[in-house]
This record gives sequence, structure tokens and C-alpha cells, in this order.
Amino acid sequence: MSALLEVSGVSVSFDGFKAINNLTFQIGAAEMRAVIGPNGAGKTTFMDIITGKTKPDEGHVLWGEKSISLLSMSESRIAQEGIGRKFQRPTIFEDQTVADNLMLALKKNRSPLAVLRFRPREEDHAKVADLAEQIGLTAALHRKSGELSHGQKQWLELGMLLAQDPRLLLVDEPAAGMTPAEREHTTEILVEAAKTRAVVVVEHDMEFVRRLNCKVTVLHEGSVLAEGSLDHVTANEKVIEVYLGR
Ligand SMILES: Nc1ncnc2c1ncn2[C@@H]1O[C@H](COP(=O)(O)OP(=O)(O)OP(=O)(O)O)[C@@H](O)[C@H]1O
Repeated sequence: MSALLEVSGVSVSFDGFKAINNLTFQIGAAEMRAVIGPNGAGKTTFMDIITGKTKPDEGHVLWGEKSISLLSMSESRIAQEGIGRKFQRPTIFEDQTVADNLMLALKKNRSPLAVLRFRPREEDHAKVADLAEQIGLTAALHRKSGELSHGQKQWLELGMLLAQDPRLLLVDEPAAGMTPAEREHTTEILVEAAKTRAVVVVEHDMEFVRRLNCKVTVLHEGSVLAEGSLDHVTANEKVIEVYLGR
């Protein structure tokens, strides 16, 4: 399987402190990956590098079939390439309905004039209905988004990201603050999404990671400490020492 994203030998320092240290990482075009690691391991910085927010001091970040470098691209250019990121805090339009939020997020020509002239067509309504189904919000389509529960808001934001049809979706702690039932539904959305795209989930909750049932990358001090199935990495002595705290 050829990689969709290939990170190699990447390092970045902040005031002399190496937050990412010779990091190597690959993900395929339709793959789910969990990234775990103790606080300060470099998980956020790793995602910042992929999305162009932070530029590394050295290394390569190659993207797609043509292995183009993401390093010289702006954040918005990288987003256009098909890399979507979900932060912990949802950024939905609370005064708008679920349907409106999804409609606004559809992949469209985003020039100001095009946005003003945008009149949804039948296919756009169908896409919105499809997305609502994927995130389990069909019954809430016409509710104001501000009235949704915490979990529902997170799903709506996932739906808005999926509306852009990213090839790689980066998700930061999707299960934080959710009830067990909400976590289960979140797992389903992500597992489904990873059938047709790459999904990287940064998560502290081991039960959640177990249910994702995917390869796990353990970061420590800015490098990959271990990689493999959850059982494989949690049996690793170094991982037990630094992460599981024994
Ligand atoms: N802009 C910055 N300036 C200085 N130091 C930074 C900066 N960004 C991150 N760091 C440091 O780099 C290290 C890695 O941070 P990062 O936030 O990537 O870790 P993390 O694995 O996401 O941690 P957490 O699980 O707590 O979110 C930390 O020691 C952090 O203090």
C-alpha cells in the first residue's frame, strides 16, 4: 500500500527545546490510525506540522500520489489539498440549523461572489441529508445547532468536515466530555469515515482507542516510541514505562 501522507525525519524546536525529534510516520489512503502519548509528547505539534501551522526545522512531509511536499504550502492551501482538522472545541454556527451548517460546509467554490450567489440545488440537499445520516442527526436537521447536546455538536462538526470530503481527517480527542453512548456513536462515525479516507485520531482514552480497532502510534518526546496494534504497543516495556507509568 502506498502512503497518502509520508512524514520523514521531521524535527522542530521551540527555543532550543526539541518538541518533535526525527519523527517518521506514514498513513494509507483509507486507514484509521490512533496517536497516543503522554502530555507534551508532541501530538499537537505533529498535527500542526501536517496542517502547515508549524513549519519544521528539518525533514519531509509528502502528500498524495505525486508525493508533493506540504512544507512550502500555506495552511489554506493544505486544507484545499484535502486535509481537514477537527479541534476539541466545535466551531459551528450556533444560530443556524444543523441543515444550514452542513449546507454552508459543502465543498464549493468559496469566492465571496460565489458564496453570495449560492442557491442550493437538489443534489446539495441530498448531500446534506446524506451527511446528517452519517452523523446520526437526521431527526435534528431543522433544530438550531446551539440547542444540541455537547456530543451532537461534535458530530455536527465532524459532518461539516466530511462535507468538505477530505482525504485526510485529523481529529483531536473526539471523545472528551462525552457519555459512553456518545463515545460509541463517535466511534461509528470515525470508523465509517475511515473506509474511504485516512483518519488520524489523537486520544487519551484507551477504551476509545480499543474500539477504533486500528494501528496505534505511540509518541514520546517527539518521536515514535512504538507502533502496531493496541495490544502490541501496550505490551511494549518502553511504552509501559513512559506512558502507563509503571
Ligand atoms: N509554541 C511553542 N513554544 C514553546 N514550546 C512549545 C510550543 N508548542 C509546543 N511546545 C512544547 O512542545 C512539547 C510538545 O507539545 P505538544 O502540545 O505538541 O504535546 P502534546 O502531546 O499535544 O501534549 P498534550 O497531550 O498535553 O496536548 C511540549 O513540551 C510543549 O510545551
